[in-house]
Amino acid sequence: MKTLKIAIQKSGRLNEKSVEILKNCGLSFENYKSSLISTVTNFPLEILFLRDDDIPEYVQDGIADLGIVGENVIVEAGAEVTYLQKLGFGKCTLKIAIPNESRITEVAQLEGKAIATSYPVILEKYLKENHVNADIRTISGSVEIGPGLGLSDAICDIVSTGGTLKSNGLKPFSEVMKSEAVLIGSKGSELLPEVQELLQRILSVLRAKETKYVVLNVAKVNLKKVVDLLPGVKSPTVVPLFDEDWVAVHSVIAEHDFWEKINSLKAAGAQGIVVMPIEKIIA
Ligand SMILES: Nc1ncnc2c1ncn2[C@@H]1O[C@H](COP(=O)(O)OP(=O)(O)OP(=O)(O)O)[C@@H](O)[C@H]1O
Ligand SMILES: O=P(O)(O)OC[C@H]1O[C@H](OP(=O)(O)OP(=O)(O)O)[C@H](O)[C@@H]1O
Ligand SMILES: [Mg+2]
Repeated sequence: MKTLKIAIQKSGRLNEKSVEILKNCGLSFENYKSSLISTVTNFPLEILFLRDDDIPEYVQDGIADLGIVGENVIVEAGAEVTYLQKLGFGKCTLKIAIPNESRITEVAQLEGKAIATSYPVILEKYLKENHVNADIRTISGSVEIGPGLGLSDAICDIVSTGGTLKSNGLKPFSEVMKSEAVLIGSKGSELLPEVQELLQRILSVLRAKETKYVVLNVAKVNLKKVVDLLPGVKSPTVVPLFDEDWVAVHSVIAEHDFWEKINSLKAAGAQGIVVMPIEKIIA
């Protein structure tokens, strides 16, 4: 078996969730401390702990077969890699923001203005698409202080809660790109059986995250109404109870409409509803 290499962020916003998803796939390894490389003891895999900016290129060049990194970093690097799976964390939006007092209302009004950013490639493409010529000032961090220091008229940076913009007297103005953490592979890596095995494990962890396991009791007279509300993986499991007029129903329900579903189940006669997290769903 080939020993794969996967590059993940050494420290920062994506580190913890990247480690978590790999551990949830059943992989045993020492987390990053002083060593920048860790060997998985129960799968042919080595984990490289890197600065996130370096990950796309490592994967493009095949030094790492796989990587977990934000889409924003991949697009900025212009790396030629294969997108294998969105991972549902590190969600943020790259936005242009302007000082609260600014009178700019349209993208065209950025013409001739100075915009500070750590994402010059993405910003340049966005401005070009909008037929705007602006002066892009590339800085590596703390971009939000640019306008306050007189460095720029606007900024282009990552926004999540909007708290950083607010505390720097800025307001969001236009959306440049949405991003989340993704699993990437070097070209052709998706054909390797080891990559397919790891991808299948990741998918089963992601599917489990989107669902909950539910057990409930219902009188037989109401069973049809309750079962019609429950998709299950195939169909719900129905188990007899000591009281012959009642049954227990086991099923999975989606996280996204969880409370609506629970309320409908109660209205249909479900009682004693117990909800449990699911670790993995194997397709
Ligand atoms: N506020 C946020 N909310 C959600 N996701 C974010 C946020 N800020 C950044 N991200 C995502 O997390 C990634 C890593 O962010 P982080 O701030 O840790 O990067 P960094 O400081 O460049 O790290 P490194 O030291 O590895 O270069 C970003 O590229 C982006 O995809
Ligand atoms: O909208 P918010 O929720 O406030 O998040 C946005 C901030 O988060 C990121 O920085 P981070 O806190 O990771 O610091 P860093 O850029 O110095 O690493 C980003 O660069 C913004 O400054
Ligand atoms: Mg970085």
